[in-house]
Amino acid sequence: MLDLIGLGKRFGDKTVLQDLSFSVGPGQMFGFVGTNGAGKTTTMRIAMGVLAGDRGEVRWQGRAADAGTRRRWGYMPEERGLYAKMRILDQLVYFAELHGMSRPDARRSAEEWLRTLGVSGAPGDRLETLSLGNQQRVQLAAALVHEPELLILDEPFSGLDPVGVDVMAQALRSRVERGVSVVFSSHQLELVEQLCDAVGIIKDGRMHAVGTVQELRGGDRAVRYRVQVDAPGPWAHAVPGVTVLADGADGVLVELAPGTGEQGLLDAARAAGRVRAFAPVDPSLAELFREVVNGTAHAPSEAPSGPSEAPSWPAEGREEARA
Ligand SMILES: Nc1ncnc2c1ncn2[C@@H]1O[C@H](COP(=O)(O)OP(=O)(O)OP(=O)(O)O)[C@@H](O)[C@H]1O
Repeated sequence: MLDLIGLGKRFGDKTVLQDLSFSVGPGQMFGFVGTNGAGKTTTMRIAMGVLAGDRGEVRWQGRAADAGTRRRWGYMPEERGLYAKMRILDQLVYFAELHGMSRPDARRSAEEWLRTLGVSGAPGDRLETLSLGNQQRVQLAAALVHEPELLILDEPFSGLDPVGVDVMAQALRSRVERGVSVVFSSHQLELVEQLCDAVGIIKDGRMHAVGTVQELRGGDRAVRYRVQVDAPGPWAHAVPGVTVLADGADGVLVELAPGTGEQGLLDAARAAGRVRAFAPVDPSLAELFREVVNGTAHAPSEAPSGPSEAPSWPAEGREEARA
């Protein structure tokens, strides 16, 4: 289990991280999302010991992380950082040996990851001769080659084509199935929603929400339905407690006021014509993200009991939600 506890960081007189905490359990994939400049890279650098935090702790399996601990972790830094002129296989073997692997094991593992990640180019090619997407795959191989217990990946999906995204996602899933903890940052929220067991949304250096996407959807938010009826006209507008948010070819998207049951909506739809579709619509992670970033998030009704058990909404977030 990785625990980041109360991290704080200032650059000059600018505070970039404030009391930031989250945990990633074994076999858990944690998506770290936030606006540009929110503090994701800074957090990951502090976790990896590349940058010193001003406050807080980085713990692994209940103990303060040190250089020995971090040798068992894999890291894909934002600035990447492989050697452009070095041959692909040589540098993977080199990184694996740095992490304590024997040369034969390092070579076997490096060759296997190059194959698994579908790196196009011969193992003897220099990195700089590969396309950017292929260099990125090699970068992931460098993070994976020593079979780490924890992966910290800064925007691993950026710049990959859809096939590359699938390959990378599958590689991460296979690690998680083996009990590896994975934390990665991304602006591709659909992907984060698909892949991650838990998500943390950071804004201005503070963690504003942590939990599963389902948990983040909780709270007293209004329920939405999409309804498609074979009937012209604004039938839904007259239904009490119902607000029409959108009306298009795929039906109407409506929001029910708190306490309004869906039965009245269904009755009105049936009275209007043949009902083709009638289904609740959950907000996507992208919508939840916008709510957090715009300060309109709905706080869950129950108090959080901990970052890995329930979504955590700091007091400030709750104030914003009430405002
Ligand atoms: N070495 C540094 N010196 C001064 N300020 C810095 C330094 N590194 C980061 N910052 C500032 O810290 C803040 C957080 O940056 P960080 O790179 O952690 O954000 P991020 O969430 O990773 O952003 P992005 O999504 O754009 O990659 C930003 O305001 C950035 O300008």
